[in-house]
Amino acid sequence: MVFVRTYQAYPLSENVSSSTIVPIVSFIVIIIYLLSLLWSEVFGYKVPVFGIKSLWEPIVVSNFRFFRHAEDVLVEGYRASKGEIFQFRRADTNMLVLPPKHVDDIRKLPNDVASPTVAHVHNLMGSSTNMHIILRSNLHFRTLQLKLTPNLNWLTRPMQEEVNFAIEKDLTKSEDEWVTIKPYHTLLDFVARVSARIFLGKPLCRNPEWLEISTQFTENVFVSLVILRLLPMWTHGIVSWFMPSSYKGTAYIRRAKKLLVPEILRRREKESGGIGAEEQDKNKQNLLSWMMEIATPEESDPASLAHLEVVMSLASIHTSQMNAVHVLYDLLAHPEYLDPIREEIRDVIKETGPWMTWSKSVFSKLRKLDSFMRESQRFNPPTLLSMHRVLLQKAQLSNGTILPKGAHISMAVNAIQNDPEVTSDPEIFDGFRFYKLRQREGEAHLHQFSTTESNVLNFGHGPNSCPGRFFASLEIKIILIRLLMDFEFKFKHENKRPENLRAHEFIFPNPDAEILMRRRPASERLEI
Ligand code: HEM
Repeated sequence: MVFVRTYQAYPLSENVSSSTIVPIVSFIVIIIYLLSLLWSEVFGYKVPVFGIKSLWEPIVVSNFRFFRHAEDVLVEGYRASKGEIFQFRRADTNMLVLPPKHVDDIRKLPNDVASPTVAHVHNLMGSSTNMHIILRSNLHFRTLQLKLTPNLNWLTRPMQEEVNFAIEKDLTKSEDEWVTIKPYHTLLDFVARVSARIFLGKPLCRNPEWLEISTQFTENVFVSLVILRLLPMWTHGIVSWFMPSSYKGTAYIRRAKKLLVPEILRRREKESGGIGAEEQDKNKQNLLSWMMEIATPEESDPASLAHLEVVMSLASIHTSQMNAVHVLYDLLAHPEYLDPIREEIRDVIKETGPWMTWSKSVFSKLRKLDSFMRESQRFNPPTLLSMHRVLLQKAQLSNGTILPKGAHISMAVNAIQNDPEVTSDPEIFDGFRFYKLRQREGEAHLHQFSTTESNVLNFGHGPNSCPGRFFASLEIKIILIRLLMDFEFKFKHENKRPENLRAHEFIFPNPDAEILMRRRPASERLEI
């Protein structure tokens, strides 16, 4: 509106017609653009650029190439650079990709020198997607490390109960008739329910509004970031205004606050009223109560705690759900693994007792399932890049290389883990690859789904690696074991694994893919 009025109030002079303005403006834009390319050529990183056809190619073109063909760009860069740093162009940054020899250098850098959080916020287009809250405090990270992971041993039971509930509610009871499901959606519902039980406790975990917020916020953030990443940074503020995903995301945060703030105040009041003993009952403990317990006074604002709960859902639900969907698809694509995995589950029941009595340590006996999950993740990583850091100060690597302040660095996880020097015959899907490695002398505790290694970076590596990975491993196993023991599955179309979808560095299972399922006979099912 303002532009229209200004235009009308100051009409163009008669000498400068609109037909002369257009070429002048175009000329200025081209000159500015060429100067910016020249600037980045002279002052930019002196390492090879991949994913471009020429140095003068508009960034919008190379950015779009990365959006479509990220894997090709990264694999080409990784192979051609032979252990040295390379870069590629995204609309938001020229990203430096470091070789695995620098993993130790990066993991040792303190967060005030190389920040993972600033990098995550940047990657998730934080200021347009409500993710910037994690810059204010690391309460979410501490709560997972100090509270959730140490309590996993007894959290198995509530997680199993929630899976039982979801199965009874949502899945077929027929042993004869095959019914169609979309695993992406079914497993999203399961993971959201199990996570909600641990994040909020009962009865709030079954609140349909929370289940919607905790899944749909993430979907909207991803839609926003996939679109925004295609556009120059300076347009993001304006474009966000017109993107339904952007204001839907903000609305979900508002709804979460409306739902959770009264709950937080109610819990506080109970505590101050001396009913703390009830809260001491560990069955009443959950992520929200733990966050409230360890938050500093500055971190205790109820609205911020509610916002962090949503952020935690973003970090946890789709990551675990996509992993579970990939494992299910890979099991159907390689059905020869199903019997040994089911047999392993039955053996553990014989050895340690019924399913509903399993504590976390019992799950570590499922080495074949664990190995299969890790191999499935190797073939279907959630992202091709990991160990993102933004340099808040310049830093020196062990070979003397200086990384300048402001650089955004990362590692090409998938290119690394599929390098034949890291994984033998990487193109072969060997579901028991890691099971076999663990049988080697001294390696029994290595190569697990949740173990990070200097060349297996799907959860990062070092002090900033994913603090939720032990929970994720347990959650995925609890859901899959019930599904595999109680149901049969088969692909619906051409007995073929549905193709994954790709956008930028992200890989997703196809949300619309369908499979068929029916219940196994009672004698084969788990005893509940
Ligand atoms: C298969 C599932 C998952 C995958 C593949 C995954 C992967 C990752 C990766 C790659 C990072 C970044 C590590 C780095 O910076 O070096 C990360 C960070 C993180 N993850 Fe996970 N994750 C998963 C599940 C979870 C779950 C279940 C939770 C919560 C219960 C969680 C919470 C977090 C948090 C809070 C961070 C740190 C964010 C920050 O720096 O503020 N993740 N995860």
